Amino acid sequence: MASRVLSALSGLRSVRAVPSLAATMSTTTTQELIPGYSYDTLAISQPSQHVFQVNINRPKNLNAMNKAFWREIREVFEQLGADSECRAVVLAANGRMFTAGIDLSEMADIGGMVMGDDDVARKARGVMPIIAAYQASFTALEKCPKPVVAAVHSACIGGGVDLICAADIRYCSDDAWFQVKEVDVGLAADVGTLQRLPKIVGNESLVRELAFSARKMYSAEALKCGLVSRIFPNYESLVSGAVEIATTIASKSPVAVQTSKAALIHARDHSVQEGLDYIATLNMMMLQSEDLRLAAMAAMSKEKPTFSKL
Ligand SMILES: CCC/C=C/C=C/C(=O)SCCNC(=O)CCNC(=O)[C@H](O)C(C)(C)COP(=O)(O)OP(=O)(O)OC[C@H]1O[C@@H](n2cnc3c(N)ncnc32)[C@H](O)[C@@H]1OP(=O)(O)O
Repeated sequence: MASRVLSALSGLRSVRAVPSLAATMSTTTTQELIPGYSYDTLAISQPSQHVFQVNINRPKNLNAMNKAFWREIREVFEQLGADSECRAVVLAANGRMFTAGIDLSEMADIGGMVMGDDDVARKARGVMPIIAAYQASFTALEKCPKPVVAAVHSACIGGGVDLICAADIRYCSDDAWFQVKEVDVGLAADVGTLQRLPKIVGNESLVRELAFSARKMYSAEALKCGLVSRIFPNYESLVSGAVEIATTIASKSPVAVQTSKAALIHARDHSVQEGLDYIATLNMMMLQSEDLRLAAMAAMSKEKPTFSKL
């Protein structure tokens, strides 16, 4: 059973995502899709130079996270991580909500993992890599060397919170709400919320309240607690604000930005001294890059630097 679910997660074919007008409703910006980025559940566009936009694209299902999505979100962030044309990523969603969380119509498959005659140890051994595969789907955002800006509108439920916790920057629209809903479907959230959210908001009491009760948290509270750093009045201003900061990031030295991301993630998980040692080791190499010279010269001459691809 375990191998069947794993192969279902990894074996689905991609087809090019073309958002239909009726399906995407008003919360869809014009997206010219990028050759080589063909996904079934995601629409990929390039809104500005070196900035790629990944939109969750199952609007009829409120962007519920089906098996293809879990596979593709990992693939796209691995692809973007390796694409030297990409320097920053905006993660948004088509349709009336950011995401309704895991696709409940596929929850039976998760229950099915523990059916059968094997004893508990053998079933558990089979389930472990499946959970790890789900976790890797969102850790891919963190492992992607390029900064990821999540732009959340309306509902961000269950797996949606896990997903955006792995982003670097989170913005939302005024109508956004967040719900750590896993307890309502009989689960302890196991794909990142319980590990990353406490470090994002720095408030264990609040995180436990949200995780144990599954209560909704609205945009104003999300801003106050630090889950998001900006609120925009509507979807259009949200996406354009996310693209704007991503464009600013993409104009900087990719060596400096990507080393900063690696250092910040490392610092979150290590002591100050370990973090200092880590950045010193990275900068032993990175300070030798031509970006340093180019950026310094541009600062002196007040000109815009052009950095080589990384
Ligand atoms: C190892 C696994 C790790 C991952 C764990 C993740 C866990 C989670 O994500 S827990 C959270 C699961 N999600 C939910 O419980 C949300 C369920 N949905 C709702 O509560 C409501 O649909 C919602 C409040 C989001 C919207 O309500 P509204 O009245 O505006 O719309 P609906 O008529 O209910 O829905 C419209 C169509 O979307 C389908 N849909 C909604 N949510 C899901 C979902 N999570 N999975 C699959 N499909 C979903 C809904 O059935 C409607 O479809 P249709 O009837 O065909 O129009």
